[in-house]
Amino acid sequence: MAGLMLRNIHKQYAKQTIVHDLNLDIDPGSFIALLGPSGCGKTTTLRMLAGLENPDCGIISLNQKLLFDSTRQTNIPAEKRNMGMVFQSYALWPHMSVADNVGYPIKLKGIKGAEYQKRVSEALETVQLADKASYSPLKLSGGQRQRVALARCLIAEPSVILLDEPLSNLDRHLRTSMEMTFRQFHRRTGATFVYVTHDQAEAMALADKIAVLDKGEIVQWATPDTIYQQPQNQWLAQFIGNGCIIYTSVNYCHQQLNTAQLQSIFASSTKGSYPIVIRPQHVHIIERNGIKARVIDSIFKGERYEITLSFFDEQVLLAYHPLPLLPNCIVDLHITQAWGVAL
Ligand SMILES: Nc1ncnc2c1ncn2[C@@H]1O[C@H](COP(=O)(O)OP(=O)(O)OP(=O)(O)O)[C@@H](O)[C@H]1O
Repeated sequence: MAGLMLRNIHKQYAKQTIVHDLNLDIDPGSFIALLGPSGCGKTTTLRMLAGLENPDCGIISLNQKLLFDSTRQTNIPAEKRNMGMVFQSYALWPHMSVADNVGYPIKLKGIKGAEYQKRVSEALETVQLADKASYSPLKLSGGQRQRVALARCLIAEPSVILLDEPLSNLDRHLRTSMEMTFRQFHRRTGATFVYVTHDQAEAMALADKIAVLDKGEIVQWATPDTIYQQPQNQWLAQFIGNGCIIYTSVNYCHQQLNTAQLQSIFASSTKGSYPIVIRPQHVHIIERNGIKARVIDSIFKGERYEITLSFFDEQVLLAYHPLPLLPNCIVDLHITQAWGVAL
């Protein structure tokens, strides 16, 4: 299936490698996220896709059409790539009305009259801002401004929409409702969405597939579920979710561990050097005959308490429990599963 393809993309700034040998195949119409900590190269990758930055070497193609090829000196300019961009700062013209902001890209293409009016109205209706057409963007809330930016992006009917941390200026409540807006948009437009974020919850909620980047390299490229359940390495296991790492003396790398295996690991008192990740929802506090642990702290999390536990050798584990537990008391645990990760 054709789509967006990146091959051996490499980018350096002042001798510092920012993106290293990046390879990705993005299916047409999919919603993917580039996720990673600050400075890992997400925005640089997005800007190379958009044609705003040139890779030092590599190939980028869209539906088998070459956009960039360092060996053939091919470089299609940004405005001819049929891609739209939505940024964290909405980049709206304050002196133009909402409708004029939205219509700007098609005005540049020479579309006017009834066709122009129709497309602007449709775009505004899609973002549910038809009643704000004559407003200045300055009179809109952050969420509404981002919806104007989205409408302005969609009006040009791009086949790829690149979004760079578009929700990071919004409060938590608004972010959740905008996540829903993005999902609906994606379904409605059929465009390919590439979404840059450092927020793992946002990436998990939105994307069909996530490329997790660290120091300019892809650590894992998989569905949110796989990344959560089967993280590639110790760094990713700690970056995603709030699992705890326990070190065992047997190497279980990329294996699922069951209750019996976990019982035998905790029964032997030897701390090893091979990491496994245990998620709090797999740690149950039971009445007796379980794995012994000492309570360090109980933190109220609304619908439940997060209990921090420690073992004889000071390894730490989290569990969820309906009630707080007294520090230093000894509890019994039943651990249902864990995942072995690479170091
Ligand atoms: N034009 C530039 N010149 C020099 N260095 C740059 C340039 N653009 C980015 N960098 C550096 O490249 C690295 C990656 O930047 P990039 O913006 O791609 O990271 P990011 O993962 O998007 O981070 P953030 O989440 O903080 O935006 C950073 O160390 C940054 O300082």
